[in-house]
Amino acid sequence: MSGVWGADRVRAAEDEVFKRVPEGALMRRAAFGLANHAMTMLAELTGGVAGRRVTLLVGAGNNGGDALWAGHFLRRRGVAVEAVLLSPDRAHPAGLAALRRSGGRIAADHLAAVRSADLVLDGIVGLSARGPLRPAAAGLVEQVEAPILAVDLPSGVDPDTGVVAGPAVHADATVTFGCLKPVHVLAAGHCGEIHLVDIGIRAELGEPELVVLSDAEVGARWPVPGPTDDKYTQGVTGIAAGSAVYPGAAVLAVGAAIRATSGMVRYAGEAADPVRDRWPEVVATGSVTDTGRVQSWVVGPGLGTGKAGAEVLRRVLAAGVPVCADADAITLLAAEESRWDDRDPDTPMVLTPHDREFARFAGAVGADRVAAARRAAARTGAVVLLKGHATVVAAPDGRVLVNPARSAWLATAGSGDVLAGLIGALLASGLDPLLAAGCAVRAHEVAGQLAARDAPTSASVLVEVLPEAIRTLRLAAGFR
Ligand SMILES: NC(=O)C1=CN([C@@H]2O[C@H](COP(=O)(O)OP(=O)(O)OC[C@H]3O[C@@H](n4cnc5c(N)ncnc54)[C@H](O)[C@@H]3O)[C@@H](O)[C@H]2O)[C@@H](O)CC1
Ligand SMILES: Nc1ncnc2c1ncn2[C@@H]1O[C@H](COP(=O)(O)OP(=O)(O)O)[C@@H](O)[C@H]1O
Ligand SMILES: [K+]
Repeated sequence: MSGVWGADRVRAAEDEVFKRVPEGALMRRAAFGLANHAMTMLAELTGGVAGRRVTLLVGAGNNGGDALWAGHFLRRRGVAVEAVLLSPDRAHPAGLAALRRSGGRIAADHLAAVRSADLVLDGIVGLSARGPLRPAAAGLVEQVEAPILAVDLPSGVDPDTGVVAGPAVHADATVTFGCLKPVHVLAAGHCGEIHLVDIGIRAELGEPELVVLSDAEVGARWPVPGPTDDKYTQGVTGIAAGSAVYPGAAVLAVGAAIRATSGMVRYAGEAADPVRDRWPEVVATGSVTDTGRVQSWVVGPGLGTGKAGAEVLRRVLAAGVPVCADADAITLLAAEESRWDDRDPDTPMVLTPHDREFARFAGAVGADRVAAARRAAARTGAVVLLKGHATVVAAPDGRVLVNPARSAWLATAGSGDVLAGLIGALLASGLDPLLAAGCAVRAHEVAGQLAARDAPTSASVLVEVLPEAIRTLRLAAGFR
């Protein structure tokens, strides 16, 4: 598990640590780690470091201070270092003095310094950044051809929301200090490879604000049968999805549930024939009332938003088992407030909206996706899984998981139906709903990578590779 802490919490922890460490110690620790990563990058890029040139982009605050101190450590190891001071009057005084002492130069010609660099350190802004890069910095960043190593975070990206509202640094790597911040998981694409340097603030940080589940943690939790299990004891998943018009959604969601766990899947709906044809192991019936007992329901994919769909939703909500409500089920809930009343408030529910579906029941997502998901979860009493490149999963009690996507291959039609089936299967197995949603998202993502292997893929292929994805996760957890 990786914890993630927002800017306010990091600052508060640093303030605590300042009380017991000498002035400037934290910054030197941070900068030393930063310089080490810069050395590694230089060596990898150019085959050696002697005579190589590093240019520092230095802003007005401590982020610039880190860059200046790192420049000092790099100078001591024989690297040529030039600093571009974007606010010369406000450059960190101690960092500037250290750089000068070790023979670093202050660039007179900013453009030439940027163009001649083998590596550029982005120390423009860090945790106190607000808004995109300002024009002078943006103009210089545009001219960079060398790889960029971001100090703490890529400048121009909002530290707490990951929002990129204008020009911003696109880093090849980021060295961050003390802990991961939301930007690293919500805008991972701007950060490149992320390295964490320990500066000794972990104890002061407290409980993380966001959590990223690792492959190993997901693999360790994935339900598999034990010696005393049979098909019923592992949990039976019910799928109420699909219609005469959209049978495919049912086929995909059922397939995902079948492949996710070993127990049993029941299907209820108008697509019983195509579902049975594709998945002979499913017990398929025409309606929710004819279906035998299940330990969870998935409702919504391809269901339709008319009267028939609304009736299916009503019956599923009244069934008293955990529910994953996706797609048309969300639209139906959003359309009539009274439909929420059919739900037993003590029964876990996972809602899986994309942004447009989210807007229908909880208002526009806005810039702060974590806050939006948290708000919706608290209001509905359900786990809210907000889909996207970074998927945010919020529980009503305030816990939040984030899954930063490693690729965008999942942006394909029907991929959400597969995710819903996965969540349903994990809910049926008895996993806590937040974890069921979080583990499903991770498996979905791994399946996306396996399915695509660098070429476009489709939802059907996702279903095919699910066992391989789960095997990958279990291998990461040490199961052979
Ligand atoms: N306090 C410490 O001793 C430590 C601080 N650390 C570093 O300090 C950073 C935070 O430093 P600060 O709080 O001084 O602030 P920053 O360096 O993030 O920002 C400094 C100033 O930049 C200006 N600014 C904000 N947004 C801007 C924009 N979009 N374009 C241009 N200028 C903008 C503001 O005037 C702001 O006060 C961290 O990210 C980390 O790199 C680390 O060295 C760890 C220890
Ligand atoms: N750009 C992207 N990068 C990574 N994942 C994405 C991206 N766009 C969508 N996804 C993922 O793909 C899935 C799409 O689900 P959804 O929008 O419900 O599609 P559908 O309705 O076609 O099944 C979600 O899991 C979402 O997180
Ligand atoms: K930065």
